[in-house]
Amino acid sequence: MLSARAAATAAAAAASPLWKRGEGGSSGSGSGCTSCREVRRRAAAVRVRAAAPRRVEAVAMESAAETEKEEVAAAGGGVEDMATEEVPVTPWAFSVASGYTLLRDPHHNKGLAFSEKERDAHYLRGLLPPAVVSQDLQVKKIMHNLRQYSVPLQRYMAMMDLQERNERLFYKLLIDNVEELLPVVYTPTVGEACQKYGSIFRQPQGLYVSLKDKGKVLDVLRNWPERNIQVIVVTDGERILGLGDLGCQGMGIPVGKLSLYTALGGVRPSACLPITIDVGTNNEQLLNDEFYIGLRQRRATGKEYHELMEEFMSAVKQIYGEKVLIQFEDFANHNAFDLLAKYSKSHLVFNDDIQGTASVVLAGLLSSLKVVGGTLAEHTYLFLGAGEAGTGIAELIALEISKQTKAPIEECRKKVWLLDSKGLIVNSRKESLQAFKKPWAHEHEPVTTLLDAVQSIKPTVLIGTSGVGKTFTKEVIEAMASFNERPVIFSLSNPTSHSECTAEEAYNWSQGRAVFASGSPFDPVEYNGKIHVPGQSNNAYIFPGFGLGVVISGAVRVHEDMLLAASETLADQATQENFEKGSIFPPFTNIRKISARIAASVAAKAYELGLATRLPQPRDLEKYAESCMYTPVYRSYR
Ligand SMILES: O=C([O-])CC(=O)C(=O)O
Ligand SMILES: [Mg+2]
Repeated sequence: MLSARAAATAAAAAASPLWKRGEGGSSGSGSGCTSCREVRRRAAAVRVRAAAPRRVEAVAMESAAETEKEEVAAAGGGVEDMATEEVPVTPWAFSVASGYTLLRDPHHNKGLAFSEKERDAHYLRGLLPPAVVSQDLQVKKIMHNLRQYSVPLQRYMAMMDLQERNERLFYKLLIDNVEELLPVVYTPTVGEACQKYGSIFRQPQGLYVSLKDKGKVLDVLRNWPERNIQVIVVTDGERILGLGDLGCQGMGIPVGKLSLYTALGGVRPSACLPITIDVGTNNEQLLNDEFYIGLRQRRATGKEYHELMEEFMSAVKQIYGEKVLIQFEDFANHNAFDLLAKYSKSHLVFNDDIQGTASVVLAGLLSSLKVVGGTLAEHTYLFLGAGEAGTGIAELIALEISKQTKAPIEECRKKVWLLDSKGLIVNSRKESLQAFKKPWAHEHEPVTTLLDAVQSIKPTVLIGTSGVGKTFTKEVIEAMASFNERPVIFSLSNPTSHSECTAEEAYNWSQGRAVFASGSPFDPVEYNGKIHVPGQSNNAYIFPGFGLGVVISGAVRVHEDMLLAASETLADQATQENFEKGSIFPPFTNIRKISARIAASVAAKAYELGLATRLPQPRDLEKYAESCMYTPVYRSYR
């Protein structure tokens, strides 16, 4: 069989006016080269960049419709956007991925779903048992097998194995069973996977950039086999969920986030690049763990750290251009704010823990209002935890209040109170506060405990972003329920063991009156004969659609109004039926539709703000977003 994705691309090239005009960026070869003519003549081909050990790109001829769809998807993230840097290699060469190699290529392998004709055409006879099965039957079988595992980490490992064996089947499984599998490939199981990543490591799933690579980061990035990258998720592993410093083993997080970019947001897998920056770890246990996969040294800080980050950020721009979205994930507070502030001026950056979490929580609050009444400005907010999530959410609430009331942002911030490990953030502490906490220092006498703060501030909304489990005690929730008919309680810290309280505790201690949401998933709870389905206020609702919107509009910067647009759109997706069940979020089963809507509103805002570069603006952005979304059904290799 003809080899890879390039074949898809090559086939698309034949049809695309862009490519025909030779405007197709790295296609380089244009339509006139002998090889391309050969591709069209044989209606299938593979291209390989011969020099570097790039993966053989195979493509068999697909149906015209399929090819066209891929082409649109590519354009959405854009054929013409492909990196154009010159790679010092010999000219394009063509080869054929077939037989045994094809079965081991996760991007094209279909396992038993290869048809009789494909088996003949691609030298697969005898390499597979005779049965030919559908993709749906494969999904059914794997779900059956997965459910045999009682240990979540075993399910995680089985899913990772599948991703490395058969990518399309992995995504089909995830999309078709999203509610069941999200907790497996993502929070909370991914947290345990990171803790044990050294022991379970089999195949690199992303790129590692370590201090050893200083001065050579560009070369490291060039080793990645894909060129047309649209989204990078990068961590330095210092604050993985609420689990702390997991060093290089934080890689599970970018890998998991990007699986969701594809499954929930429809960004093509080949356009996603997980990266871990390894500057060491201060986690003694890992430093002494013989299976640890990272640099065995304490974390570099200051100049050494920032030089590596700077080299990395420049290299990304040099290779992938300025329209690649760089999502910062799970950096510690002390770097997260600085990196976001510094690079948001020069790069397309988004911090999921500050901005993504803020956007989903604001959506949750906007839909809570439909249950508890009042406007956003009429409520009082108290946070336990004043880090990335706490201050990020607080700021987005203040921005939305300011947008709705036209009051100055400083005034709106006064509706929001934060409590950190030293107590309530008040004016008398201002001198000693870190910069990102200062806007939240209001006039109040010092208060040290959460219970005292609740009793004194009398919030209508209590939000946990502390990273510390079990901190919403019975007394705290009872206090909230004593002066609120419907107390809004969000315990957002991840994974489950770090949640400020469980769903059951929130409902039991508030006599079933809490409007509850959590960062990690909780099962439905029965209280007094009524089933409450807790909503999951996790940034997974936002970043896949947000990223898709950025990609399809060719946005060059992230603007806070784009976050507000995402929140408002998500809030509109929760229905009366969801509210009656107790959830303020729609179920994840509808997430691809929701992501397309979020993408459309984010893209619309980018156009409005003059930040979008993909022109002309598509007339129907939601339809356009949907048409750009990757679907994992098998292609036919005829
Ligand atoms: O990964 C998640 O589930 C949410 C998140 O960003 C975090 O907790 O850091
Ligand atoms: Mg995170």
